[in-house]
Parts: sequence; C-alpha cells; structure tokens
Amino acid sequence: MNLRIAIQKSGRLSEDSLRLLNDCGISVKSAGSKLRTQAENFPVEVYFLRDDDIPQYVQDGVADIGVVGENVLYEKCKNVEVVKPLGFGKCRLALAVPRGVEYGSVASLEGRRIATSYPFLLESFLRQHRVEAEIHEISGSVEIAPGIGLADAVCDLVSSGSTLFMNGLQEVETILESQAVLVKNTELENSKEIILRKLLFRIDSVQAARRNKYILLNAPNDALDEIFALLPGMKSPTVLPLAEEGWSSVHSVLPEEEFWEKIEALKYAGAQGILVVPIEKMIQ
Ligand SMILES: Nc1ncnc2c1ncn2[C@@H]1O[C@H](COP(=O)(O)OP(=O)(O)OP(=O)(O)O)[C@@H](O)[C@H]1O
Ligand SMILES: O=P(O)(O)OC[C@H]1O[C@H](OP(=O)(O)OP(=O)(O)O)[C@H](O)[C@@H]1O
Ligand SMILES: [Mg+2]
Repeated sequence: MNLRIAIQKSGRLSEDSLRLLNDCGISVKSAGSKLRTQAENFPVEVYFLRDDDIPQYVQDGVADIGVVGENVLYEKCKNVEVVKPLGFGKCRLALAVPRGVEYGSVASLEGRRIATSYPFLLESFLRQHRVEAEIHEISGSVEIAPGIGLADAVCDLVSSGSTLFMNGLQEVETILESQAVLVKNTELENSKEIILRKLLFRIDSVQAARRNKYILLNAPNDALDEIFALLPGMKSPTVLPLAEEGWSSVHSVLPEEEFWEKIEALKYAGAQGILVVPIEKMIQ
C-alpha cells in the first residue's frame, strides 16, 4: 500500500517539495519526463502535476495528499483538508496599479478592468468591499496587462516585488498571504493515515531542525549561570570542562530567530570561540 503524493512538476514549488521529501529520508528524483515515481525506501508514490490540478486530484482521491500554494487552494475551492503549512513558496496575492496613478482605496477600482489569474479570490475581495469591477481572467504574464491597454489594474502574486517594479506597477492592496501547505483527502483509509502520520513525524523533525541551530562555546565558569539563562536548550545545556582550569565548553540548541540577539548577549556575558552548526533532524 502506497500513499500517493502530488507535487508540482516544474515551477516555484518543485524544488522545495522534493527537498522536503528527501530531507525526510524519502529518496525521490526530480520529474524529468517520468510523471510518476515510486520512492525507494518509503511507501510513497509521487505524482508530478501542474499545481492548479492538485486540489482537484486530492479532493477526488486520485492522489491522497498534495503540496500546493494556499493561493491555488483557496482559488479552486476544493474540499480537502489542510494538514500543515510548509514554510516555503511564500508570496502574497496583491492588487497593483500603474505607478503614478493616484490610488485612494479599493473604491477607486469601481468600474475598472482588473486582469488576474485568480478571478474567484479577486471577486470575493471586491464583493467584501462592495466594489464592482470588470475581471479579465488571463493565465499568465498578468503584469503586462495595464501596459498594453488590456486592464487598469492587476491582481497577481508578489514576493520580492521586482516583477511589478519592472512593469511600472505599484502594489496597493494585499488580498491573501500565501505559502505552500500539505493537503489531504478528507476520507483517507486507515492504512494510508498510518503512512501519513509517519511522514508528518518526519516533516516535524525536519522543520524543527531548520528552525534551530546547534551552538558550542567556551566560557569562564563564573559566567555559566548567565549563559545558561540565555541558552536553555531542549532540556538544559550540556557542560564539559575544558583542559584549561576555570573554563567550560557549553553546548545547546538555539532557535534561528533568536540567533543574532543572543549571540551579542553571549559575547557580552564572556563567551568565546562560538561555533554555530546546522542541525539535520530534531526530535523533541
Ligand atoms: N514569486 C514567488 N515567490 C514565492 N512563491 C511563489 C512566487 N510565485 C508563485 N509562488 C508560489 O508557487 C506556486 C507555483 O508558482 P509557479 O509560478 O511555478 O506556478 P505555475 O506557473 O502556475 O506552474 P504550473 O505549470 O505548475 O501550473 C504559486 O501558486 C505560489 O503558491
Ligand atoms: O514579486 P516577484 O518576486 O517578482 O515575483 C512575482 C512573480 O512570480 C510569479 O511568476 P513566476 O516567476 O513564477 O512566473 P510564471 O507566472 O510564468 O509562473 C508571479 O506570477 C509573479 O509574476
Ligand atoms: Mg499553475
């Protein structure tokens, strides 16, 4: 029995989806022209698909689980269960107008033409703001639309903002913040639930490892209390005596987001020779 997982064949989510599976110890090679592949060492079969089709396939049970952006998931309105945010493919669905156009509020879009690949999400947003506009659905290169006279505004995905900038547009409203999520069919059979639980356990340990760093440092013994307070670690720090009298080596785990702030405080407390090492897996 295999768990069938759908991931994007080639695009913004492909590399991170494959890396996640590989970091979970599931050996899968990238798609190539083979659109279905069996993992070598885990009961998973991977389907490589267009991202737009993934919600439908998971809803219908053609695939059991899938990796897809929230933007596509909520646009398609399919009945699937979101299991877990995956922390990659981060972007936002935003409205943009040509630079130089004065924009007061959503109301200024009344009666305007808006180009988008996300007609459902755009319409819901406009309805919520009681604005009526003409929605032009196009499937890609949306940012070109105002420049060629096809629309007055666009509603598309933004991450760095460079595509908007290069096309003379300015972002004016955020409609949805999005990232890749793991979704599942709502009626998975028991044997597949068991495989999914194993996969989720691995994903949790990979995500925890990515969020944390292993830190080693040397410190004079009279600074240890202050250093322990800064580095509580998973249970408590490991302390080993150095060959030099009055000094210890302290090992601990530090969340990535606290890293720079804590490093400064550790140095101030007397820590020296600080090493920071990536963690491969972390089980709490
Ligand atoms: N600039 C970006 N930065 C980060 N994530 C993005 C960005 N653009 C898109 N994404 C996320 O990646 C997903 C896939 O984007 P991509 O551009 O590869 O889609 P696509 O062209 O529709 O691909 P497909 O051929 O599979 O239909 C998007 O639905 C979104 O969730
Ligand atoms: O804000 P930015 O960092 O510039 O990213 C935004 C662009 O990225 C996505 O397109 P992508 O490059 O994936 O091409 P596609 O639309 O052809 O899939 C999206 O549709 C935007 O055009
Ligand atoms: Mg697509």
